Amino acid sequence: MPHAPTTLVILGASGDLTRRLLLPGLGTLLSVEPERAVRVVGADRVELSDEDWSTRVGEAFAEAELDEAAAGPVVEETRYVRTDALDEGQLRALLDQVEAPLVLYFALPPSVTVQVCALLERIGVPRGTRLALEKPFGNDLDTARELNRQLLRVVPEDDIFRIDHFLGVNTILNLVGLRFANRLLQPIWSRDHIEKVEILYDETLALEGRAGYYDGAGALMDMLQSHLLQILAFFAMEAPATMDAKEVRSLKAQVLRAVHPWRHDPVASSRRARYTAGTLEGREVPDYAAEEGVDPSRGTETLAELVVQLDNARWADVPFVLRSGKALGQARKEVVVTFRPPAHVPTGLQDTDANDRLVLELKPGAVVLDLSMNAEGDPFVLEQKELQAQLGKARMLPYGEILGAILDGDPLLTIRGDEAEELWRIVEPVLEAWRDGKVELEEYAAGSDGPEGWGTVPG
Ligand SMILES: NC(=O)C1=CN([C@@H]2O[C@H](COP(=O)(O)OP(=O)(O)OC[C@H]3O[C@@H](n4cnc5c(N)ncnc54)[C@H](OP(=O)(O)O)[C@@H]3O)[C@@H](O)[C@H]2O)C=CC1
Ligand SMILES: O=C1O[C@H](COP(=O)(O)O)[C@@H](O)[C@H](O)[C@H]1O
Repeated sequence: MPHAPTTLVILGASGDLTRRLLLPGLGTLLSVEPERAVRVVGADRVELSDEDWSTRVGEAFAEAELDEAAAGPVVEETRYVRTDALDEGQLRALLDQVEAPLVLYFALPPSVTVQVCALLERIGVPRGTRLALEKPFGNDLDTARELNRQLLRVVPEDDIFRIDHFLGVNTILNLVGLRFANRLLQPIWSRDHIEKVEILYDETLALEGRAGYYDGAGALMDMLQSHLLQILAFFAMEAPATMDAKEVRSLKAQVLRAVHPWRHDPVASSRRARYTAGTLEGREVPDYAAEEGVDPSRGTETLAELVVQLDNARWADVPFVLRSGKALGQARKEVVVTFRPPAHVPTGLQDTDANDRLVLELKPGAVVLDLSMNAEGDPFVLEQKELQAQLGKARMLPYGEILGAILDGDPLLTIRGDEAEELWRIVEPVLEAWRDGKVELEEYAAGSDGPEGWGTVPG
């Protein structure tokens, strides 16, 4: 059965997200599911002809290697409507000329999104309209709550899709299969067997011209408060009975409610740093503070670490180290699970003294298990051996998975309102401590491994 045609209205159609992620994502969705009936309408305040716009859509689809047969009808039918989304008359006119059912995708600066939502409260939207929003969802707990209330005055919660593209990443979704679809890991997934969990997303990318957004956010808000806590939620949640959105999102929210800075001490549990000039992959990277658009007095961090604890029976006293940063010498995007030592190693075997570890490499995808065993040479001397599985290429880009779910009206791969609030609740004490200057802003040279001594769990 073909899906009913849906109109995807992209507000902010001329922006970076639309060009680099959204349209190529849609292209990969259509290449896997060419029978999908979707009309695309671009809206932005810049003057563009229908032809210019359809060329952009066509180029993005070509980038996604979508074949002509699937791309053609969407590219031919797509339209562009010049719209200042903050002008009530123009917004009304846009909504009047697009055919329901609608997905309104806010690819706008977040402050503009909030104002457009206020207009939509007055204008109203056709019944069944879905709203797709990009992070950040508010700037703090209060504004996140206010945004949630405002959105609910426009559409019901099930029609609000708060995007976190990590939820469309196959290696992250693999956490669910890895944990719950075999007999091996599920019984040992708790404080009884796991000593420490590290969720790391070190990037070699530097600022890449994104000062306008990034300098107001920093690594903690950009990555930890959103993506890394979502990974944590999948890692630590209880077993879902089904992959139904209500079930999975409730279990994720339950975990997030238990998360707090380690020992409830936001100062000792967090670290922040900013990169200085350095050489990275053969190119010179300027000092972050000297980049165009950066206000050095803001003290924005480009590397953040936060150790959290989960106040529940399964995870009590297990430190979860979350770290992400930019301009690091080596990309390291992985979840590292360190197991407790065995209760007893037979006397007569020479132990390795190394803990067993499970490493989930997120990009490219792999699962690596470091296990102590009798390996080669002297059979009484134990060694660590690596068991490894490479995960195949994803069938589509993360934005393709997410758009597919939104077009189906399935909120599984998006964030529920209460989750969005919890994410802010967790980091707020840390942000406050940083604002009050209680945690030093350290420095590291671009291309280095970051400052010394990170990754240790405070006593
Ligand atoms: N870019 C990225 O890699 C990612 C972005 N995001 C999120 O996506 C959203 C968009 O970001 P991004 O694409 O980078 O931002 P951009 O500034 O590149 O794009 C926003 C677009 O919205 C347009 N716009 C601004 N005001 C209005 C208005 N009143 N009416 C109509 N159009 C308007 C802008 O036009 P003009 O240029 O004239 O201002 C611009 O074309 C943000 O929430 C961001 O956090 C999330 C993940 C990744
Ligand atoms: O949302 C964001 O994510 C990217 C990292 O995700 P990836 O899928 O591109 O690896 C990060 O670089 C960016 O700063 C952040 O806004």
